[in-house]
Amino acid sequence: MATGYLYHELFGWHDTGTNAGLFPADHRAGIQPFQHFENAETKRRIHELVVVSGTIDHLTRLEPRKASDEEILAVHTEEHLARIKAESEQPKGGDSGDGLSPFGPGGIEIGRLAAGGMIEATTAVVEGRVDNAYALIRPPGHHAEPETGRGFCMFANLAIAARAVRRTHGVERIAVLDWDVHHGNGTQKVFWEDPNTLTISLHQDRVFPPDSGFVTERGEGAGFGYAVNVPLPPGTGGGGYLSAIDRVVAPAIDRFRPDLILVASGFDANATDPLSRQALTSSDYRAMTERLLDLAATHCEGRLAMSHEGGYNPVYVPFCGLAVIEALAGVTEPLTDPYEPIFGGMAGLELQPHQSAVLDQVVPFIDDIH
Ligand SMILES: O=C(CCC1CCCC1)NO
Ligand SMILES: [Zn+2]
Repeated sequence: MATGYLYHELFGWHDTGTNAGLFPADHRAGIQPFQHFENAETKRRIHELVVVSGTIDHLTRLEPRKASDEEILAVHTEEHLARIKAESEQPKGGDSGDGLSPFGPGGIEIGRLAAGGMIEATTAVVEGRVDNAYALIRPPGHHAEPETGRGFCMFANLAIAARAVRRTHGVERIAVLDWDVHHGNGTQKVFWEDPNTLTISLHQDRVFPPDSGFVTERGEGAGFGYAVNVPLPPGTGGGGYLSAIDRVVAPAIDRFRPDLILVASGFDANATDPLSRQALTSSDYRAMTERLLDLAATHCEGRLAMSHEGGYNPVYVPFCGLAVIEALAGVTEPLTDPYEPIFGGMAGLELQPHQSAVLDQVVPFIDDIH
């Protein structure tokens, strides 16, 4: 099993400033300086754990490159790209579009490297140079919509990569699973009318964006039925997520028969995340990855590429990220997660009736996938 792995130190230099989590410090409002929730730490620490654990020796190192204007414009509007270019020229940088997504001077170059990194990882998988791949990139992408960045995202990295390999390699049917705890609104919007791109989002109900991700959001026109949303209640643990995979994701992908599977891989559904209320542990992420590997083996010769998204606890997210990468690489003696007994031992992590009720709503929609 050859697993591609893509990371670059520059991803740690994407500068989200000294916001106190989300907002600039402002003593009048009692907001003390700190650091933005989306900072370099979790990504850098995932990478360091991949290296220190020795997992890096099981991986094929891939190098990012900057996405071109043409590749970005396959998803985004000219206006969005022009605005990012202009703000990137400002002495202190700018924001990707919603006032919550700052970047430093020249920041567009790192945004290009993130999008180009996912293109490179996905292309390596499509060309068979590796069986699967993990692109540990930053800034994230799944909230970025064609006309704007949003939710810490500058460019829609995964969507840009999907369109790129469709153009360069004629990849037709692409299934996207988004297991970041927040709704994959950007990816969904890009492919809203596209029956050749199945987007499935597993997310905490109404966590962000607060106005999207409902079960009723199913696509439009020819794309109707090819957007699937599973808004899981707060507190959902491995039982709920693995049931969602088994009852919704796997049957949907079985019907769709993809040529490639992409994952928007955020770890903010972990049990300790500051920005959400789910309860996953590293073993749950490993189990989800193993299920995706089985689906990729069944439908598309194992072709599976993952694009890093959110995840904000620098202590625990590295163990979740490592578990996914170990599973992709088929590591037979994975590192023991010392926190698993604590976070995996909590009550209520099995599938709960109110979680199963959400799945009951979504399961019938799978019949509309052809
Ligand atoms: O991890 C994220 C960022 C979510 C935040 C964006 C603003 C408030 C919540 N998206 O996947
Ligand atoms: Zn997220």
